[in-house]
Amino acid sequence: MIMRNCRDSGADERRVTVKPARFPSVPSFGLRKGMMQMSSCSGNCGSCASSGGCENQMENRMKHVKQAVLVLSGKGGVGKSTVAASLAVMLAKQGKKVGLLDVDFHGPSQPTLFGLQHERLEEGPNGLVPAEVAGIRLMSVGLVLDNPDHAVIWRGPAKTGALKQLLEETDWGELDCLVMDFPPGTGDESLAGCQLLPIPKRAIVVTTPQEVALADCRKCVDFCRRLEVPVIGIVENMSGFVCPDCSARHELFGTGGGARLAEKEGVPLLASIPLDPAFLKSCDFGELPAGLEKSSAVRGELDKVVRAVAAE
Ligand SMILES: Nc1ncnc2c1ncn2[C@@H]1O[C@H](COP(=O)(O)OP(=O)(O)OP(=O)(O)O)[C@@H](O)[C@H]1O
Repeated sequence: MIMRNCRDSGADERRVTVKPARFPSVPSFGLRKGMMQMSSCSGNCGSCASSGGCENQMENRMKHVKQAVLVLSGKGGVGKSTVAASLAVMLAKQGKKVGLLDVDFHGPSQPTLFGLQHERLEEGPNGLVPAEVAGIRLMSVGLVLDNPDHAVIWRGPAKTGALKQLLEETDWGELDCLVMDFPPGTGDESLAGCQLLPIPKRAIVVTTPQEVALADCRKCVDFCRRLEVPVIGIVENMSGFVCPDCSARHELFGTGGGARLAEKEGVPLLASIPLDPAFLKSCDFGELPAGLEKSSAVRGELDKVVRAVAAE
């Protein structure tokens, strides 16, 4: 087997294209930790000269966040971002203070779901100011990159560093719940999320009914178990499609997969969300909150997820 020299890969994290002014310490991932321990921390990161390099910064930010809900999946394209965004919006509708952090660095979808893909976030006196949309506070790497169309070419340590920065440097304020939308699989981002967060965290695993998705989601549940992150339950998405013309139900991706996975893993099946083309269209147009309003079938199932999350 020929080992490639990683310098030849062309994928060097020094090519990170985030704006330095907005995302100041991206190129120095992990270097500052431990070097600038504050002896007289006021807890006000915004006015602190060491902002971005302080041992206490994660704790200071996160002490105002009651809990995190990690939305995971073993497979891409199963609707994880859609479920995470919907969950955040619906929790906010119930009066909760909700943050939504898009941890999918290579394919951040959250700005698109809310029609914010052309927005750029500013830095305020107390850190990066998240976008306020549909009652939630949204942060995504897609909102701080110089050019959202450029590929993000980061290795694991860069991703861990970026996640740490987004958690530490975003002015989340007080939150009842931080919903985190992870990329598919159990790689660097999911691992870093589980290990970095100093607050109670639980996970939701999103799957579609077919075996190829279930097999990967099984690994996701195993991942949570090993990292001692309680799994609230499984969400089966794209679970059947009701034809808008003839009202016949079609099981496009098979049936009962989510229930089988839940039973096998001993966790609840929280919801079976149907595939709704009108909802998809709303999401594509950046109108997820309006799409949720219109699709009672999708909303009804997501409501079960909201109840499960709200139940401590
Ligand atoms: N219940 C649903 N009904 C209709 N369309 C849906 C539904 N759930 C998700 N979609 C659509 O499916 C596509 C994929 O969804 P989404 O981006 O949320 O998946 P994902 O798991 O986050 O993907 P990835 O992790 O690969 O980025 C999107 O176009 C989304 O609008």
